[in-house]
Amino acid sequence: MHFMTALKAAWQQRNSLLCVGLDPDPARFPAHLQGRPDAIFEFCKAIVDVTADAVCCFKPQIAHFAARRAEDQLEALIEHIHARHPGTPVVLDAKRGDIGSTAEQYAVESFERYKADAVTVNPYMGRDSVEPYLAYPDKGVILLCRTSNPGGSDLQFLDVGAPGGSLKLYEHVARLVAEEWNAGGNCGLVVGATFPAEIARVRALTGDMPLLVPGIGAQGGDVPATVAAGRTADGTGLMINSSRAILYAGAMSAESEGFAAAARQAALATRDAINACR
Ligand SMILES: O=c1ccn([C@@H]2O[C@H](COP(=O)(O)O)[C@@H](O)[C@H]2O)c(=O)[nH]1
Repeated sequence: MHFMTALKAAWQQRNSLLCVGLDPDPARFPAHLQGRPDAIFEFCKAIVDVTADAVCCFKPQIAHFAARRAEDQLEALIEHIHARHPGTPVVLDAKRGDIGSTAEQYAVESFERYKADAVTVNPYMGRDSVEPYLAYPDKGVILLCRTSNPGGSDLQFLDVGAPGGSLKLYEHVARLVAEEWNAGGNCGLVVGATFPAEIARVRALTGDMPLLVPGIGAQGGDVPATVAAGRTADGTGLMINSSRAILYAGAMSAESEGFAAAARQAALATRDAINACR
């Protein structure tokens, strides 16, 4: 199924704009998983199984797996999501960016090895560095635009307008993607919840393009301001990500099942807080 079709269906059927981010940190795992060789898979699987009915997508962050030589557990996790929670899109957060011949390999990695439904890509190297991902017509390509971190302003806020005009780099990226790179209708943009005014600007420049919005929860982004700035006319258009605030909501609990129940409660509360503003 096309990523956009699956995402739209998930928005409607789950009545949720919440994306649960899967950023496993073994140091924060409950006691019964400590030291197990499959701990990353088991932790993430438990989170997925208790939150799937409350999300529009999942977003595994590849560095959290690769840093611990757990790529096999990432493969198994995505396979599990597809098998047990069909219709739940998986956005692989890889933020790749390289020349075309290397990008082709990254696209194979994302879509054929990991079988992700969408991948995050850095647009800094330009169109030919993104085309290998766009060549997969059913897959989503989500480009960094206005990232949630403070240092994002170092480049993304540079004025790239013509003399006398004013256009910031992130606005140029939004316009370029919406008007030129999205010919296949499979692009989205990353815009941080920590910058609601820029979410509104990106929404104005891109119509109904899906926006992946990290930055609520642990990074302190404002949920009502995010939803007001980014929702489309039908009250969708957003994948609002929260990772640590949900994954480790029960971090103090050493009980076997406590961490998953706490994560579910945090996910439901976040979904409901978002829905209250739609
Ligand atoms: O601009 C960006 C782009 C990506 N991220 C990623 O989202 C999650 C956020 O985690 P939290 O624990 O909810 O803060 C993480 O995987 C980042 O790599 C982002 O934060 N900002």
